[in-house]
Amino acid sequence: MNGPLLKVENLTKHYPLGSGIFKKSIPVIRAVEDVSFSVEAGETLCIVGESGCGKSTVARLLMRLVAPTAGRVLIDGTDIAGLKKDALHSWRRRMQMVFQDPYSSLNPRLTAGQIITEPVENFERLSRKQRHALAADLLRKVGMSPEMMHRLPSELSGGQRQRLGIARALSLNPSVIIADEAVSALDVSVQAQILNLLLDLQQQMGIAFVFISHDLGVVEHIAHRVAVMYLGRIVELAPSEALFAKPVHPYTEALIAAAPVPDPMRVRLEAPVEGEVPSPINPPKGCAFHPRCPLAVERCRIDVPPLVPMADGRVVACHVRAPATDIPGQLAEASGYPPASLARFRSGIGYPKAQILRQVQHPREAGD
Ligand SMILES: Nc1ncnc2c1ncn2[C@@H]1O[C@H](COP(=O)(O)OP(=O)(O)OP(=O)(O)O)[C@@H](O)[C@H]1O
Repeated sequence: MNGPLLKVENLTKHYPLGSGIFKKSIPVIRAVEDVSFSVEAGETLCIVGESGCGKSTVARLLMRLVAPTAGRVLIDGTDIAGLKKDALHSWRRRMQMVFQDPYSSLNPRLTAGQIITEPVENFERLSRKQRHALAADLLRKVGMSPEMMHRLPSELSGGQRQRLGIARALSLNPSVIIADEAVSALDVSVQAQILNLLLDLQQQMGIAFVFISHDLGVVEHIAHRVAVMYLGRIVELAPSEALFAKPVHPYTEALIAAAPVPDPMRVRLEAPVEGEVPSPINPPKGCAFHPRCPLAVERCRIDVPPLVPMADGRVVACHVRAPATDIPGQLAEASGYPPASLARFRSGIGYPKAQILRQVQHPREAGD
């Protein structure tokens, strides 16, 4: 296999507000705007950001539960956004979803065994014996006793129900699991058990996770890389350690500063920024964060900042902290550029390549 397992290119979702003959004049909610990233097998990419920034819409677009306005979602190089119904059905088994609220996402009338074998039975007929063996195996995989297969969801605890949701997602041997706030509804101790289960499964099966969460404590625990979203766009995408040690985008800095600090030895960052997230119907011109940004300069009010690669392998969209005009300089000084991040840059991992190449080739046109 060449290239990343999951690649998302320039994904965009606009929800029209109402309908009409003159479609161009209908206002739209810009839920997701030009989002690009990629995920390798066995990697966990976390998507974080305040409520309404577009995290769940990205998850729904990845699963093709909603159609994109623009952009592509590729698994092993195949664009699932362009597939017709039948082809999409079989590609879907490569990607499964675990939801926030296991109770409402599980059919209350089916037993645990029926719930977790149902996805497989959508693809192939199973004998009673096969169904029983599959259910027992999946329950063991998620740390539950096979005897639980006869129970209804109402007879299970919250943690057991979430394990069931994970077993169901695992039943089709997916390459990617999208977990949307998968542990947010659970008690802290149960959260830790479920997160450890996910990490174990990832190690055993090489599953890639796209993990959506507003809880930075959880994210720091499990992420290999983190994408920070603000008003539909990725503003920073960085290896987890680098992001938490030294956030570059002022919004990332504010998010981390606002998060509870579990480690008393860790110094709190400056006070988080004030104000509300602006409306996605009429987002601010230029950088959408500029009205709340303590560093904003004139350019931030005019141009949307492009995602610019930094020397430590992250990309940042900020005119002040990551000026786009630095790119040609950075590339010219390739010897000073860490080989790993240069390779990532060349392979386009995490970067909207076309946009960056445009910047490199025509810095005046694209950047200034
Ligand atoms: N089906 C829809 N129709 C219209 N607007 C929508 C729809 N789904 C989401 N939106 C809007 O798109 C924006 C992004 O929503 P989304 O649920 O993706 O954000 P989120 O970051 O997941 O928020 P939360 O953490 O609160 O779930 C919001 O302004 C939301 O109101």
